Amino acid sequence: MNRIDFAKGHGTENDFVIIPDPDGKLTLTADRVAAICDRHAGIGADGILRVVRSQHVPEWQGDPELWFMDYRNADGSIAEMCGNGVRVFAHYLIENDLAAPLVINIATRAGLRPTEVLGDDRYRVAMGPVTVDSEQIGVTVGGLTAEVVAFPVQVGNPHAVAFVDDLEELELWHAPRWTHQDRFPDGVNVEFVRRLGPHHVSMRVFERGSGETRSCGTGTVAVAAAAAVAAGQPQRPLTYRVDVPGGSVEVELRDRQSFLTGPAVIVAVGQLDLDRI
Ligand SMILES: N[C@@H](CCC[C@H](N)C(=O)O)C(=O)O
Repeated sequence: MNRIDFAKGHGTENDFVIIPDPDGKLTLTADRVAAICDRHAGIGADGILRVVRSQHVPEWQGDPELWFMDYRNADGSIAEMCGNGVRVFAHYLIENDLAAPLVINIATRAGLRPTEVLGDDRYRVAMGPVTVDSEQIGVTVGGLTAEVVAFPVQVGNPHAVAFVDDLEELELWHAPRWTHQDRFPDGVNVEFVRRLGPHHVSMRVFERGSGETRSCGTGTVAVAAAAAVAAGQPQRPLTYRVDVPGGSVEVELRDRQSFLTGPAVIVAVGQLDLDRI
C-alpha cells in the first residue's frame, strides 16, 4: 500500500487538499493532482497545497529554510500564487507546530508572502504589489447579452476583472472568452464584480485551471485594485470588503503593497492511498 498523509481545508470555501512533503520526495504529476481533486473519484478540491521545504524547490532562490507553498490547480496545472491557499497553508503550519506566530514567511512561486497570524483562525497576508493595466480587454461568458470590458490585473498571477450589474445571471460552467487571445497566453482568472457601496463589492470568479470556485484570494485583491482604479481613487491606503459566494474578505491597498485578511479552516485529516487514485 502506498499511503500518504493529507489534510483538507478551505478559505472562504475555496477548498484544498494539503499534502505534507517536507523533504520533497513526492512526485505530483498533473494526472495525479487531477485525480486527487476529482470530486467523485478523489478527495475533491479546487487545488492542492504541497507543504515542502524551500531547499527542495529548484526555482526558489531565497531562504532555503522557509516553507514553500507548491500550489496546483484542480486540472493539475501549476499556478504562481493562491491567496486563500496561503492562509490555509499558514493555518496548517500552525496547527501542526511547523511554524509559530506572529508572522510566517511563506515562499511561493510569486515570491515571499509574509502572513500574520491574527487569532481566531484569521490571517493577514502581504500579497505584494498589484498592478492594473489601463488597456482593457473584452470578455464574454454565458448569460451575458453582450461583451463586457475587463481590466487586466497582475497579483503574482493573472486576472481580468469585469464590472457587471447582475452576478446571478452569469453561467460560469463554461470558461469565459476574452478578446486578444495573445494577451494571456497562459490563461487568466476572470472575476465578475458588482458594486455594493463605495468600498464594498461582490464577485464571482472563473479560475484558470479550476473552473468556477466559491472564492479566489488573489482575485479579491485584483477586484479591489480594479474597483479603485475604475472609481478614480488614487489615494492610499484604501480598504475594500469583497464578498464572494463562500464568505467575505478584506483587502487593503497601499502604495506598493496589498494585504488580504480572511479565515482559514482545516476540516479533516487522513491518509490517501495513491494506488487507488
Ligand atoms: N484560488 C486561488 C488562485 C489559484 C490559482 C489560479 N487558479 C491560477 O491559475 O492563477 C486564490 O485564492 O488566489
